[in-house]
This record gives sequence, C-alpha cells and structure tokens, in this order.
Amino acid sequence: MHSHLVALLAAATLVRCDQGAWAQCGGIGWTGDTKCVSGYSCTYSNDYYSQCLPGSQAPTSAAASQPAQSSSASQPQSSGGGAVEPDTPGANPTATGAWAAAYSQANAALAKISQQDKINIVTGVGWNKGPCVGNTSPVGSIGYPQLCLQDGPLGVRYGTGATAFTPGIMAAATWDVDLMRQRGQYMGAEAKGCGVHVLLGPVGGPLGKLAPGGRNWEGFGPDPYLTGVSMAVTTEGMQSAGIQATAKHFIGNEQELNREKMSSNIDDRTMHELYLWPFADAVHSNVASVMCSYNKLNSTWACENDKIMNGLLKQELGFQGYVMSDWNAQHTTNGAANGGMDMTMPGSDYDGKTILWGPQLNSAVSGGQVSKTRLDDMARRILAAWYLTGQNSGFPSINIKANVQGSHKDNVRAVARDGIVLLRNSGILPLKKPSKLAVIGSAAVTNPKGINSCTDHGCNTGALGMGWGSGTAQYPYFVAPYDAIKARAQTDGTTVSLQDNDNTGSVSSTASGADAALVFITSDSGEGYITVEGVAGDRNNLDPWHSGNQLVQAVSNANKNVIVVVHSVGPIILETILALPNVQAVVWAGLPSSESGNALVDILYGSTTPSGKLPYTIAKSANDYGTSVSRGDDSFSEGLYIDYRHFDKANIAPRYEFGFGLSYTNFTYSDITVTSTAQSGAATGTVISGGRADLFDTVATVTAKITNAGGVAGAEVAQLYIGLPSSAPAAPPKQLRGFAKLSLAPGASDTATFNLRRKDLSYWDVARQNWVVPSGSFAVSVGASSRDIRLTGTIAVS
Ligand SMILES: OC[C@H]1O[C@@H](O[C@H]2[C@H](O)[C@@H](O)[C@H](O[C@H]3[C@H](O)[C@@H](O)[C@H](O)O[C@@H]3CO)O[C@@H]2CO)[C@H](O)[C@@H](O)[C@@H]1O
Repeated sequence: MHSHLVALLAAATLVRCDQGAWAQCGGIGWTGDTKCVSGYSCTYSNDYYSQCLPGSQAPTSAAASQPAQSSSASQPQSSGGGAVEPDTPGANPTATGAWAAAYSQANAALAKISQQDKINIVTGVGWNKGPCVGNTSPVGSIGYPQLCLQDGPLGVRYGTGATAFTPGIMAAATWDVDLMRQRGQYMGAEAKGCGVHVLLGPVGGPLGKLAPGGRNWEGFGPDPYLTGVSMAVTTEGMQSAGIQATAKHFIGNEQELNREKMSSNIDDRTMHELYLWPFADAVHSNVASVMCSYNKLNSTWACENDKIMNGLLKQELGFQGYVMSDWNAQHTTNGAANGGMDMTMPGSDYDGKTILWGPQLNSAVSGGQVSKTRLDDMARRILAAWYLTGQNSGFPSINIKANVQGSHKDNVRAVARDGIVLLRNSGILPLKKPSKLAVIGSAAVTNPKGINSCTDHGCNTGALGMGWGSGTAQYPYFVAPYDAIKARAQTDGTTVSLQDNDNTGSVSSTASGADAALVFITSDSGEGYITVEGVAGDRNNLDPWHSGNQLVQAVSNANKNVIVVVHSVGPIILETILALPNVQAVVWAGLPSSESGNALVDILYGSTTPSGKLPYTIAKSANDYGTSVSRGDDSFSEGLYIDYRHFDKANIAPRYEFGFGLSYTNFTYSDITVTSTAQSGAATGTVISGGRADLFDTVATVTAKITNAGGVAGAEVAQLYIGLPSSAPAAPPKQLRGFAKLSLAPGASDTATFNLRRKDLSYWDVARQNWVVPSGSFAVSVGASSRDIRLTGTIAVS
C-alpha cells in the first residue's frame, strides 16, 4: 500500500468492502461505493478496502443481508504507528481442523522469537545461495531449520537418486485416484528422504484453457473437477509422507508468452467455477502452501493482489497455510506484504541485486508501513505448516542427491501404462506374435546425447517422457520404446527392424515387409525461459513435431499395418494421419517419463488392457478450441466455455472428445439409481479449509452397474456429468462431477458410485457472492466419455 494512502487511512475509519460490497458491484476489481456511519462517506482505496472520510452519507444495513462471515470480518482494524492491516478472518485465522494444534505450536514458537527471526522465516536467502531452489534462514532458538524448497510437480528436481514420476497430465489420464495418491505419497517420501521440506507442486494452474499452453502438462488438464480431485489426492499423498505441498500457480497463469507482464482478467463466476475450483480442493486437503503467479490478475500483480490472496484464498477458502511468491514474481515490499503474500522466493532476483524483503521488510515493519501483526501472521502461517506436517521432529538433513527411489518405479510404470489412451484400433492390437515388426522415428529411441543431456529437459531429441522447465526431474534411467519392444519381441521370436530418424526417404526399406510398422511422433512444450526448436514455451501450433505427419504418411505408403504412437504434452491435430487408410491404430501414450517403453509394451501386447481416457479434447482443427495465446492482456472472454464445455455449447464435433478412450474389451452400463437430499439455496456453513463446510456435504448419490461384456479383463472409467436446471444462469451443457474406475474380469459387474457434494450441484452466484444450488431438474448423464452417454437420469431439487 502506498505511503500516502497509509497516512490517509490512519486518520480515517477503515471499512472493509466485504462480500456484500462485492455483491453490489459484481465481483473482482470493484471500485464502487460502500456504506459508512452517519457523517462519513466512502472513498475507494484499493480492491479490498474503502475508507470512510468525514462527509455525509446515511448508514445502511447492507452487510446484514450478506452471507455469514466470522466476526472478525466486520471489525475495522488499524495497528499502532498508523499501519493498516488486512481486515479479513483469513489474515489472522482462528485455526480449525487439522491446523488447530499446529497453530498452537506456532503461536508458542512465535512468542519466543525476534522481529529479525520472523523476517528470516519469511525471506528467501537469495537465488543460488543455498542447497535448494528456495531456501530460508534457520531460527535456532525454536529448532527451526533452514527450510529447503525444491521443485517440483513430478519429483525432486536435480535429484540424482530420485524417481522422475510421470507428469500430472499423465496421472490425470489414468483417472485413477489410488494411483494418483500413491504417486503423491511416493513423491513426498522421496522429497523427505532428500531433506526437502517443501515440494513445489501440484499444479492447478495453468488449468489448460489454451491447448498450446506451455506448462499444461505439469497439471491435470482443463476440467476443474478432474484437476480438483487430482490436486486433492496428490496433496494428501504428499503431505501424508511428511512434506509440505505447494499448490501452484495462483492464479490465471495460463500461458508462457508475456507471463510476467500480462494481466489475466477473469470474471468472478469464471474464477470460481473454473480457475479457483482446483485450488479450493487443494485447500480442503490442507495444502501447506500456495504459490502466487507471475501474471497480473485483473490488473494487479497476483503476488500483491489483496483480493485473490486475502479475499479469495484466505477468507473465502479459509486457507490457513502460507502464500509464497513464484521465483521473482514479487514486485514491491509493502504491496506484497499487505496484499497477503507470506514468503518471498528466492529472496533476490537472478542477479542477486534486487531484494524486496529481508532488510526492506524489516524497515517497513519498523516504520509501520507493514504492521507487526501482518509479519506475525506470515511467520505464524509458515511455522504452522511446518508443525502441521510434523517436520519439527526427526526431519532428515538436506541431501538432494540422496538415493530415495525404493520401488517407486512401479508407480511410474502403472501410471504410464494406465494413462495410455487407445484412440483407434482396427483389431491390430494387441499384437499377435508378429514375425517382423518395424519401429520408425527418432522418438522411438533414447536421446543419443544422453537421457539428461538437456538442462531441465529443454530439448525434444529422442523419446519424449516429459515437457521442459522447472517442473522436470532427472531421469534415473530411461526405458525407450524400441528397447522394450525389442526385448518383448524376442520372447515371440519376432525380428525388429529400426529406423531411428525421421527421414521419410528411407522409411520404406525398414517398413515394407513387416507385419506391422510402429511409427513414433511427438509434440513438446515447456516453460518460457527455455526455447526449443523455435518453441518459446507455448506451442506454436498443434501439429506433430519433426514433420510427424509426413513421416506417418511415408510409413503408410510402405506398410498396410501402421500403428502410430504419440508422445505429447497435449492435444495434436491428427486429421492428416487419421485420413490414411493404413493407419490401423493410434496409441496416445502421453508423457510416460522413464518407464516409457515398458508401459507401452504392456499395452501393445495386451498384458494390460488400455484404460486411460483423454483428460482434454482432441479437436479436428486448432481453431475449434475457441481460445488462443494472447499477445497482450487476456480478457478470458470465453468465460466458462473451455475445452469440452466450449465444443458442447458451440456444437462442434471433436475428433476425440474429453473422456474418450478405447479398450480391448467392452463395457455395458445399466441400472442407474439417483438419490438426493439436495435443497435449493445458498451455502450457509461456516468456513473450513476449502470454503463453506456444507459445500463438501454429500447431497446426492448416483450409482450405475458396469459390466465387462467382453472377453478380457479390463478397467472402465465411468463418468458422471450434470446439466444445471433452467432456473440457473446459462451454464455448460455438461460438466464432469464424478468418475469411478472399475477393474472387471470378463463377465463381471460392479457398481460405480458417484457422491455429489453440494458444491457439485452449485453455480457461483455473483450477486449473492455464494454458491447456490438452483431449483429444478438437473440432468444426470453417466457414460464412457463426455459424448458417449449410456445412462441418464434427473435430480429434482425444489
Ligand atoms: O523453481 C522454482 C520455481 O521457479 C519458476 O521457474 C524458474 C526456474 O526454477 C529457474 O530455473 C529459472 O531460472 C532461469 C531464469 O529465469 C533466467 O533468467 C536465467 O537466465 O536462467 C535461469 C536458469 O538457470 O527461472 C524460472 C522462472 O523464470 C517456476 O515458475 C515455478 O513453477 C518453480 O516452482
């Protein structure tokens, strides 16, 4: 907050623009009026506060009609020395749930330490000045260590004895919450084994509104429900192992281009129903920390945005942990502190010259620009997260190079296998003891320069197992597709010929005469600080790299049984390939990390039936997505309509819809049941971690019988979509609100049970600033994908 404003506010009565005020103006970025006591009138001061200065205006009871808030929400506060402190329940929370004991311990510790100690707890030591990508200073008097923060979302970055787990998008493609939770738990265990206190994942933003978005692959795809569940179970897994998870990047960081300059301008309803949703689930799972992002949100930097950090995150979602900056995403000393940021990372810029907290924050606190209470709140939140995860006792010392892999590769293989989506199959798969196979493409073999030869995986050379950037980890080993196919082929006496380049001119000598030809194509993307083959983070288009279309065409000219294997960060346009009559199968193998070949062989040979389903839509044309990377600010004008929500609303036929995936068997759906106690109206519970308590209550249950009607064992992901009743404001025709993965022997049946929480039946009512269950008839659709609906029903809400 600017100093002239602080002085003004010190002389005035501060009135918080509470939820009621937002309600009057419709949401984020409001600059309107609020109500003051008689003799005072309201003057706007920032997104969250107004000041009542002498002047005439009648008092009103507007706040009385607004949703219940905890008592501190309506109490104006000002601290000694004229400082203004955020006046939200989240800013000085009354600890609840799992956090209560941690807050008691944190308060006891806080009472023993100095202001300088607190500054040390909230300030990184500077770029490249410690053993981890982020480090803070220890406070010996309370046994608080030098905190180690390390990427990332798929394991310990720069670890040499750690597992490179599968990227988030691959985990999402399994739709298997048990595998995802185990993945989180194993990542947490490895981080702890390396002495990493804070592992910088999971990723809930970018959500993936842009199909070419560079970092989409780090997260779980553009559906907020699937991403929310993935964030929740990953967080729970990680923290159950005793490390602190970090939900990132908060919020609206959907592209790499200009990410440190642009503003993401997101309307209030879209914010709640899409982008905030997965973070709410992570908070509900008691995520220890949240990383604020590089971009501006509605014209204010995310890392000094009072509305999103104090308002949405800490007040509305009841977040009790701490907000850290993305690396160098902080812009001002006081704005960040008063906006709700709690820890600065890495503590300096990359030159080590600019430092915004440390001594500067100390001066700001001593000078009253940042209150002592705010500093206490920052330190308390960080200490509480440390106690919450039990790190105050027996935590290993920092050793990023420790060997911590154990048997965790089993999870990598399982996720890499069960996330494979079979898109087309004429019957050629599973393979049936072929005499001769051809394997073609540079992406079939290990990177000839070495599996970790490119810094942060900033290249697309050889087989692709993950994208590039800070969200990567070193491969401890890499099983390339060709190596695994060759090993498996030997057991059948199959000969395998290889062309390990993408030269179309020489393909026919390898491919002709083979019983089947496997051709490998890719598409890569990553974080914008690295450019790979002209791709500066976000993809330039949705075509396969390295002339993949032409390569498949050439193979198809030489062989009638072409199997295309795709390793990709996200959707690619497959029309050219699918038009080739000799393309008998398309295997969408995603990003499998180091178990690439083993997972692929499991599917190709049918030791496992494919069970992955697409966590995004594959369009016929890149234009069909209706969104594109912005050159300036992004108005998010598509609102709620991203990915399948857009295709459904605009009646565009996708090539392969969200949730699609073939199997070697087939499943029938029957016997839908719907029970409900849902009542229309606004949520009313007190705020717990994640939002109002009653949002998490089960208010309806849908069941369906799923039968494996084919001849081999397999697993089916049954999906539940809802459509809101006509009394609700316009909404996507279908929204995912449940899924269940069932493993079934041939002929066996099981029940898919979908428990719908109150929130799952709600829309965000901008005027009421609350989640509301509308009255009327909800459409219930249960199916094998978003467009393969097998059963329907309704939920009647009066
Ligand atoms: O790693 C912590 C978070 O950092 C952000 O990414 C940064 C990444 O970690 C870091 O390696 C990279 O540094 C490069 C820097 O940007 C560039 O100017 C300099 O020349 O080279 C550095 C590499 O040696 O900066 C990244 C930010 O730009 C992530 O956004 C976040 O998700 C991580 O958790």
